[in-house]
Amino acid sequence: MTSAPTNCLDQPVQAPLSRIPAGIACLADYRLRAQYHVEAQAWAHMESGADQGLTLAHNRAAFDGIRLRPQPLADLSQASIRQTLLGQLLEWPVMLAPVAYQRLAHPEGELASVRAAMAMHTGMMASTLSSHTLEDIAQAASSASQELGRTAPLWFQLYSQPDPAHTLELIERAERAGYQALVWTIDASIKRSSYPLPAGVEAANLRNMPQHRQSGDLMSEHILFGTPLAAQAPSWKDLQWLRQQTRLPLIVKGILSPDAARKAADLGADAVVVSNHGGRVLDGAVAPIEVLPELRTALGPQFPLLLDSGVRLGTDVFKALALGANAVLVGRPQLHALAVAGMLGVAHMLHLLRAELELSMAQMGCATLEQITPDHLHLTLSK
Ligand SMILES: Cc1cc2nc3c(=O)[nH]c(=O)nc-3n(C[C@H](O)[C@H](O)[C@H](O)COP(=O)(O)O)c2cc1C
Repeated sequence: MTSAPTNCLDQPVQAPLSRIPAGIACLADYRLRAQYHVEAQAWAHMESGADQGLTLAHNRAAFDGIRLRPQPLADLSQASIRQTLLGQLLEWPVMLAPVAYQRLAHPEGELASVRAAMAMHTGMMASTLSSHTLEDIAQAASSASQELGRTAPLWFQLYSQPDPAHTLELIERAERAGYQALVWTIDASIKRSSYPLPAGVEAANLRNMPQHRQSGDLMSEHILFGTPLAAQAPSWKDLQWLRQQTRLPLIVKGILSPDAARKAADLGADAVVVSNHGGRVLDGAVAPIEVLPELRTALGPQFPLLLDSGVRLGTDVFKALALGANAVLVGRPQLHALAVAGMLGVAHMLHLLRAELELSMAQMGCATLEQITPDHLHLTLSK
C-alpha cells in the first residue's frame, strides 16, 4: 500500500480549492496557506534559496530597508498605471515570472496561470521548463482572451539547449505559437541539479532533447570544469547568435551589473531583467533592488528594465519603479496561489497586488507611473 503524500507539516497534502479561501488578504497569506497543498519535497524545491539562503533573505531585507515618503493631496481623477513596453500594452507594471514545472503546485499548472494572467490583464513569461507545452499554454491564453475579452503580453522564456538546433527549434515553435517576445535566462544554466521530478511532471517542451547534468560522482575526473556542461554553457557569443535568429524582442534575464547590462544592450538585447533568480543560484549575490539605480544610470532613461526577486507587496512594486524599473515580475507567489486555488488563486493574488500598488500610489501622490521617482523614497539600505 502506498501512503498518501505528505506536506511540509507532515500532514496529508490537501487538494486545491475551487474557491478563493476566506482570510487571504495579501501574498504572504497565500504562502502560509500553500504549505498545506504542496508535497513536502516539491515545497522545499519551490521555496529554497541557494546554499545558506543568504541571498533569498537579502532580497526581502533590501526591499524592507527602503522607506516611503507619502505626498498628500494629489489629483487622482485621471490616474492610470498603463504603459507601452516593447511596443506592447501592459495594463499594469507586473508580470508573471517564468517558473518551471507548475504542475508541482496544481494539476493544471501553467494553463491555470496563463488563464489567470489574461483574466487580470497581466503579462506572463512561460518557462522553457514548463510542465505543459508552450503550444498548449499559448492556446490556453488565446481561448481565455477570447472568452474574457481581455488580453496581455505572452512571452517565452528561453534556456539555451546543449544542441543549438534544439534552441532554434524552441525559438521557432515559440514564434509559430504566437509568443510576443523571447526572454533569454542567463543565470541558471550552471547551478546545482534540482530534485528528481515526481511522476507526471516533466519538461514538456524538451521531450527528446538531451540535457547535460552535473556529475555527482566523487571519483569522476572533472567536477564542473572540463565537463560538457561547462564547455557548452551559454556565453556572449550566444547572445549575438540569438539576435540573428529572431525578430521578436529579446530580453536578457539575470543581469546584476552595469557592465553586463551595457554589453547585453550593445549586442542587441531590447530589455534586461535585473534578477538573481529569486536567490536560487548564487548565494551571496546582491539583491536586484539595490543595484537597480546603477543599471538605470548605465542604460539611460529609455531602455526597458524589469526587475524580480523578492517582490511581494504593492509597495515593493512602487519601490522598484521609483528606482528605475519599468515593470516587475513575481515568481514564487504564483506557485503559492496556484497551489491553493488554481486559476482563481492566481487571479486573486494578482488582484491583491494590483490593489496594493494602486493604494500605495494614491498615498504617495502619484497618478501615473512617470510620477514615481526616487524622491518618493528614503533609502536606508544596510551596507
Ligand atoms: C520554483 C521556481 C522555478 C523557476 N523556474 C524558472 C525558469 O524555468 N526560468 C527562469 O528564467 N526562471 C525561473 N525561476 C526564477 C523566476 O523567474 C524569478 O526570477 C524568481 O522566482 C523571482 O523571485 P521571487 O520568487 O522571489 O519572486 C524559477 C523560480 C522558482 C521559485
